[in-house]
Amino acid sequence: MPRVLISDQMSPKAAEIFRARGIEVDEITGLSKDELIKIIGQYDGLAIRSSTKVTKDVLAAATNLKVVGRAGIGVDNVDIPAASSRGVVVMNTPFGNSITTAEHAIALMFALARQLPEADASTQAGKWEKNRFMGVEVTAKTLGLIGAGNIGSIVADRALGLKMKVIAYDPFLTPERAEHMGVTKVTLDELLAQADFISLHTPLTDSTRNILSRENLLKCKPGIRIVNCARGGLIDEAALKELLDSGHIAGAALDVFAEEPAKSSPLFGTPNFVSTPHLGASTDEAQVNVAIQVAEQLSDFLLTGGVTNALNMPSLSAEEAPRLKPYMALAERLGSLVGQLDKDGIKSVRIEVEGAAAQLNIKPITAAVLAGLMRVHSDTVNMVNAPYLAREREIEIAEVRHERDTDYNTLLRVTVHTANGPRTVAGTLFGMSKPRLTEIFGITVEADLAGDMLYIVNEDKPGFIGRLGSALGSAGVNIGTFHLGRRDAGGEAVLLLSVDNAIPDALLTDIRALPGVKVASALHFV
Ligand SMILES: NC(=O)c1ccc[n+]([C@@H]2O[C@H](COP(=O)([O-])OP(=O)(O)OC[C@H]3O[C@@H](n4cnc5c(N)ncnc54)[C@H](O)[C@@H]3O)[C@@H](O)[C@H]2O)c1
Ligand SMILES: O=C(O)CC[C@@H](O)C(=O)O
Repeated sequence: MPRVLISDQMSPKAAEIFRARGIEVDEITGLSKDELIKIIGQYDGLAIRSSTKVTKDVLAAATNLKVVGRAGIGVDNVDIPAASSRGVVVMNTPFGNSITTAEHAIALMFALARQLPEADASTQAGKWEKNRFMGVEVTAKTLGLIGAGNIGSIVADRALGLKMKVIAYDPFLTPERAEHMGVTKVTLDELLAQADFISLHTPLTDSTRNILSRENLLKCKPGIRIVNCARGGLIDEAALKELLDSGHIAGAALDVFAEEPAKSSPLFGTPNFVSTPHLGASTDEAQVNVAIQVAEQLSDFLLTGGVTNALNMPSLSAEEAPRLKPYMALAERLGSLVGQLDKDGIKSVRIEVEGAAAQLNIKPITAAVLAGLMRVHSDTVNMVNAPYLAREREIEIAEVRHERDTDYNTLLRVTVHTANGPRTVAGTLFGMSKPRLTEIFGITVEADLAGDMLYIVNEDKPGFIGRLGSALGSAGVNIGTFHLGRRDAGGEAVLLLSVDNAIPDALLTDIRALPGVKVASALHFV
């Protein structure tokens, strides 16, 4: 009989479901890291919320662990690469607490607009300070959403009901989806300049960390009010404190902090600052939802092998896996190539397979393209959740098998329609196992897609390669491989270089300034 440990406070429904399905379950909360390490080896499954940290060390001691289930959305307390490399599936429950968290954001917005916590404390202290607390209406004000996924779109819906104007900054949001949601898609700078209230709803990733930096906070309208129910680390807390003190920011409400539990913070006690201890998901309804979902998902997996909402596992049968693996590597790299070069407002993705590839199950190939394409926005995207995320974002997917003969034994072509038009890349497998690019944006270029690379579009004029080589050489960047393609002589040329180390930002700026350079981007493939 499989054994599951529930190591965070969870609705009793979870344990009930495990027992009803014949799974032995222990509920032990408040364990220290060492205590968890001591006992984790006994369990096949681990059900957690945000307190348990599933680190590399914990996973190393988890010799029997097959699955970790997060009763919630964010999995930043789980080392997913470490779990993947140990073959531990990580699942979350992506929707169970979305409404609850959106409602918390709206509640905090009102708390700021009407200074409710301070007014409450003053009234209960017997002060009756009727003239001290002057609020603002939210009606007709502009709410700026940073992140318009599940939770952001529910916040938008509620805010529209409150007669607010809603604008959103989210690179994944297509104009069509924005229109459907009744919000206006804007750039981050436009959002900062226009919003009266800002609410954050992105995961914490490299692209969102410190998104409300000091510089960006200063770009906000004076009198801005800010709500964060997403993750600590999205806002510069020190700058927030200074700008609240100076009055540039009229109010801020944080449910989440860079360091949690936040037992002390320079922000505590600041006028117009409101905080809650990561309560975004804390309602009876949400906790029952996520407990039921996590217990069902873990039970299914442990008893039948069924996989739902996994963040690190492709859904593949044992027979198909070895045959599809190199295709999925190629597909992911082609998706990643387009995603890294143009991620703005993806509308549709067309995946075409020719030759040997046309005989395969195309679904995992599509999932791998989407995972590569969208992983630039969130490191929790993988082949399992990428197709779902694409559907959510109303990205149209087309899969086409061509029976025609091709120049290659097998060919995969990916066309992504973004705000900037269609972008096509294609690739093949060398020796039926090694992914290789064959075409980029209409230009034939053969190249491996691996490690750190540099992509350049330039005018095809003599002397350019020498200037580029000197720029790289003087910055100490060694070229590994060099691939060149062009539309026609003297026209537009494309260069793809593999380099031995990542291209520093300053070098990229210098390369962009070289005569004839139209585009220069640093790429990275895992
Ligand atoms: N406070 C809480 O208790 C609580 C509860 C639930 C979820 N959360 C957090 O809320 C966050 C959002 O959850 P969700 O379910 O809406 O996730 P989601 O994946 O549905 O939406 C996230 C959105 O952020 C967008 N995004 C990614 N990078 C971006 C960037 N650089 N700039 C702007 N937008 C970007 C994505 O395109 C996506 O639309 C998660 O981090 C989650 O952990 C907190
Ligand atoms: O479990 C919680 O209380 C918080 C959950 C929340 O942070 C999430 O990401 O789902």
